[in-house]
Amino acid sequence: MLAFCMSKRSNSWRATAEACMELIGALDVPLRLPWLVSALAISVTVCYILFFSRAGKGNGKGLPPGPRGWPVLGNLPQLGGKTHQTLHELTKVYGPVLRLRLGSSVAVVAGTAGTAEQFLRAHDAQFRDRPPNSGGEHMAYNVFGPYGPRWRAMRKVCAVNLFSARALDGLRGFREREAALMVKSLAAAAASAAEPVALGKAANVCTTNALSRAAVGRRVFDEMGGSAGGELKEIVLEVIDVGGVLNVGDFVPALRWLDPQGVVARMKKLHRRFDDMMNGIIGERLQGTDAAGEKDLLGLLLDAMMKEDKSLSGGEELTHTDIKALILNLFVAGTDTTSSIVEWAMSELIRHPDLLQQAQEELDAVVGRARLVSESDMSRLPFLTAVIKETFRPHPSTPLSLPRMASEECFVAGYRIPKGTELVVNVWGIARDPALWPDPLEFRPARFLIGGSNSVVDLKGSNFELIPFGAGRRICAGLSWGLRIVMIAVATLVHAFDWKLPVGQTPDELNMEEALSLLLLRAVPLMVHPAPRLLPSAYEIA
Ligand code: HEM
Repeated sequence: MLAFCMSKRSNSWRATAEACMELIGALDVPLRLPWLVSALAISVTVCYILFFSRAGKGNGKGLPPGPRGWPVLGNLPQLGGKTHQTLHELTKVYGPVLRLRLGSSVAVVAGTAGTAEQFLRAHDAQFRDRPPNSGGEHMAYNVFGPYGPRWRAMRKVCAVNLFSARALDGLRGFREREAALMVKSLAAAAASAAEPVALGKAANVCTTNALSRAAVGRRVFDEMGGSAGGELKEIVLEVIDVGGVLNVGDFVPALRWLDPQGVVARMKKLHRRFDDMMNGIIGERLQGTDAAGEKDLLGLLLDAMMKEDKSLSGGEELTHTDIKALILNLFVAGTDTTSSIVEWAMSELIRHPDLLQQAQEELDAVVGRARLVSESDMSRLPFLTAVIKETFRPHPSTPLSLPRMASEECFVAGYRIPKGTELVVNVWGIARDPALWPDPLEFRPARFLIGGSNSVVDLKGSNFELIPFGAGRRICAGLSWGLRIVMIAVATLVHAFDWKLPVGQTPDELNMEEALSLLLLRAVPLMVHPAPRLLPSAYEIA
């Protein structure tokens, strides 16, 4: 998911390499003439030599060191499906700033908290752009790519209307309602079925619906994950899916015109469908025939646009296209990122029954057993807050953050970083540095409690040892929404149910492998049996 609007592509380089290899294989050139074989061999050798003179340890040009790569593809084939893990290992070999060639692009990887801070704080102004990519261009209206007035207007619109403390409080009902509906469907499943439920799916229904109601006043799914939003659901799911596909043409420009995977065609088609659908929704809203409430983002922005009120958008004029662009980008960036964290948090708690019990005891003491937890309880749940922080540490939704690009040449950590170089920050690797995190592989929420080893660390981009939302001027625009929806979803699940694994599985053997994916998803979905633990009246949800 996520991806194109903000170019998540760097996270799945292996897919690019594999696609290139397949393409090369598919060409099936009949090499019958010996001279042709010789010519090919000589060309490859020359390319290889030329390439080696530009990469590797001793580049002699003040550039960071890095592993040697292949002609044309560069280091793409070496990165593996779990790129963050490979880069973590490479950082141990080449040091905290590492240089890679990815097809025709050059990237540097910041592998430690210190270097991340240098790039994202000291040199934030030079790394305020994101590299161009086909998703942004053909599908996501290119608003969260280049730094400039349009980007500023979009950030301002989000910050004021959706993510300010006041707006978040105003939209609290949507989040709590979706959490309650998740409880309702899980309680129904617990009463009726011997089958375990897929908890990540339930969490995704909750986070997607909450965002969708806040953005366009409609739900995407019904409680059981079926379609409530008809075309909206179809399009949102397709948008998320296409966002996860890596386009070879982004790395190997010579292949761009071929569109070998058909991704660009899919993006263009989907863009038209989304655009048409949004035009329909906007039309209904303007004619007053839409049943949705006034308080959603769409209503606010249309109102501002009609009144030519530029205060919501930092003085920039708002257009229909801006509104559609913003909504599409929010869906892409704010759904799977949040539900994946909920699934990892619940996996860790189920794997550590003592921690689950501690969190439940805290919730019982603050909330009791007669009602569901609400957002107003959160400030009195320090242990649960620590569980959430500790989940973001080993399981950040975007393990390599989102790429940035140097807008001018600069010098970082003593290395020359040429203009146009892409920046990748290994958030996942940094949060496992034993110098910063005692026993980094242990899931230990207490490290964030008063007196714990990392008690002062928060998630908001000022402590570079933990930056799951990035840092600097391009820090995640939806951070505050993301934290609130994750907190209410996890608190509700922990409070409302006891959790059992399917017969034959034990907590200490729970599979915690990561999938080969753009986002840090579980390789195996978490399947569990919920057992209600509150008074029956707490589950009476209309
Ligand atoms: C757990 C949840 C989330 C995580 C871990 C996450 C992570 C990130 C990261 C790492 C970045 C790049 C930051 C950088 O370059 O320094 C980002 C950007 C962004 N995120 Fe999130 N995100 C989450 C949820 C959300 C939500 C809920 C929304 C909106 C509803 C959202 C909207 C965005 C947008 C629009 C950007 C692009 C910002 C820009 O380029 O200026 N994110 N996110």
